[in-house]
Amino acid sequence: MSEKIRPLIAGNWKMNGLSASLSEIALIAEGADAHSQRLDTLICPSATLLVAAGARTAGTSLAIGAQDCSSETHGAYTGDVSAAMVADSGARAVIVGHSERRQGRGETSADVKRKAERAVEAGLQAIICIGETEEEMLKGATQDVLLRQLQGSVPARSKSSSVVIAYEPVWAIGTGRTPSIDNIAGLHAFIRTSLIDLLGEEGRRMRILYGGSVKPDNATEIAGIEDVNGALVGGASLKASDFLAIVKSF
Ligand SMILES: O=C(CO)COP(=O)(O)O
Repeated sequence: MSEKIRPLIAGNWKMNGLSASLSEIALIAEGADAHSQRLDTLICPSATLLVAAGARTAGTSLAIGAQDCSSETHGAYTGDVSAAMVADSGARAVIVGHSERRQGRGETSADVKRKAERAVEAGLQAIICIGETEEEMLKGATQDVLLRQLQGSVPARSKSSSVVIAYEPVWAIGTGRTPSIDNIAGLHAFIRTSLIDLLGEEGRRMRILYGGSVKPDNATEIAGIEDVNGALVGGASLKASDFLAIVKSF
């Protein structure tokens, strides 16, 4: 029997939101406080909003995170943001290896592992995303893909306190389509077993989030699945009322 793992509900704002959206973050912080005994909440806005979002949520239980960081520590990498800079902004976490970066920006699992290592060195929680494309799913290659991504992207000796896995089927992101509850359950169980093989006891305690079209109307069912330890929410995290409805479901 697995022990109870404290859920994390994280919002990925992607390339959305200007300073006017900080009021939405303030609303999320206000609402999230009522659930802070039971779970952790995190919003990841654009890098330009990290400092202001941190200031707006100071003293609340809502943490702020970034959506990416460099695989290098510092230097001549124009336009990149290092993990130390993310931490210096007041953020506490960073998403790495999102499929929009693996697919859209050509990031490999080796890149993602280096980013996760930099993040943890900087004192951030690394949220490492994995997930199969529709083509891979239809070929029946989902487990192979997930195992390869886990083996390639998760740093050796990762700790459950500083690394979180987010399983996001690429075909479920922003599409309104989700795998069946049985499929999510089976794949999270597979990820759990794989993490235990890779990391031992830490793998047993590591949070595994589900992401991909999580909405207020499917969150309760998803939250009830064993080995689903929270959610990584895209579109529905932009509106405080939707995000908070998802938070309530866990
Ligand atoms: O990519 C996602 C979160 O990282 C999921 O996005 P949606 O919730 O919009 O499908």
